[in-house]
Amino acid sequence: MIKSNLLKGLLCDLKTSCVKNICTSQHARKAVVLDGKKLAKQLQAECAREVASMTSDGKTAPHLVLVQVGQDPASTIYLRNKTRAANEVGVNSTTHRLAENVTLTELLHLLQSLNDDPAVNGVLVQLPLPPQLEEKVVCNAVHPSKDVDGFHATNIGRFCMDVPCLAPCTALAVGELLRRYDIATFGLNAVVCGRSKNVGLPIALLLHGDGQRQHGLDCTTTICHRYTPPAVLRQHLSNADIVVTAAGVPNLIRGEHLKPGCCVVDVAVNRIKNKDTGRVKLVGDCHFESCVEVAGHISPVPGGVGPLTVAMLMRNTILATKQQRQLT
Ligand SMILES: Nc1nc2c(c(=O)[nH]1)N[C@@H](CN(C=O)c1ccc(C(=O)N[C@@H](CCC(=O)O)C(=O)O)cc1)CN2
Ligand SMILES: [Mg+2]
Repeated sequence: MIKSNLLKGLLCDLKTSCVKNICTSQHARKAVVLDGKKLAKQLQAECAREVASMTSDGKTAPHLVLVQVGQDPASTIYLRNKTRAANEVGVNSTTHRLAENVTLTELLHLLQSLNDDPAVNGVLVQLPLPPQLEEKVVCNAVHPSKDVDGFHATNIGRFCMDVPCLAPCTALAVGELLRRYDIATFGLNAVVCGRSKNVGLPIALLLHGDGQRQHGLDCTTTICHRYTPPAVLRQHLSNADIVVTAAGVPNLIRGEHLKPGCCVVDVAVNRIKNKDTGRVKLVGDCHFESCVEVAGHISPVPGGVGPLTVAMLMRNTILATKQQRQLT
């Protein structure tokens, strides 16, 4: 009797320690951090080689035109980064700076002249725009063949139909991150948080798209947005193998919401100002410290998707140039 109780006790201890070990090993293994900065450097180097081979026979380098309206400080930084990236890969770039109060007619006139100029291969208007300029009208005024942002309705429509096009850079960046880190997507559950026309929607289209026809990732994809009740969002998250978030809501997603081992791609860039020091900190939508304990892979903010979007812009500029040269 004593012996059997002892044995039971030992067995029980053994069971507990086994269970503990399993849990400990699961919790101890932190997610692999997806290094967008490093990947962007690789992609930039690939673009540089591509431009070098395009120009080796005396052809001119691609020419990208950037348009800034007003003086939003973040836009100024992003445009500077785009100009630097263009220099690095050998793409020529020109920036047009327009006054904050420019009229729609004036901006459309500039875009028309850039569309008509055969020496210009890519055009983008930095967003956000001041209120007198409707984003949709401006984005649709760039000719689809020069629309390196992939924001024109024709390009979005083609992307939606799994037809070759200039696709939105953020969606391309997410796809590249998943592909280069060899993250499985086929037939898996994906959740996208945020439904903006330029970011959330194209990412959902990419995840949902047909991999046999284009670069679709063949996921079962759910889009959650501001009117998704929190309990419903959590239900979807708990079942998601891939989570991509672009909601602009710090701490929207915490580790306890995630399916263990899932892949989290945080696209949001939220600026949080410390009240005491006045310092600004960049964070995504995920509470990184808790998510990194549960996920299998996670992209950081900063240093995740952001730098990759700029590299994808260079790739789109090269693609647009090649397509234009085949046509002419
Ligand atoms: N015409 C466009 N306007 C805007 C786009 C766009 O793709 N086309 N996207 C954003 C801004 N953006 C590019 O323009 C952009 C945002 C963030 C980053 C980035 O590298 N972020 C860093 C953090 C740097 C910082 O914000 O200080 C990171 O995440 O590591 C690149 C490009 C809106 N407008
Ligand atoms: Mg883990």
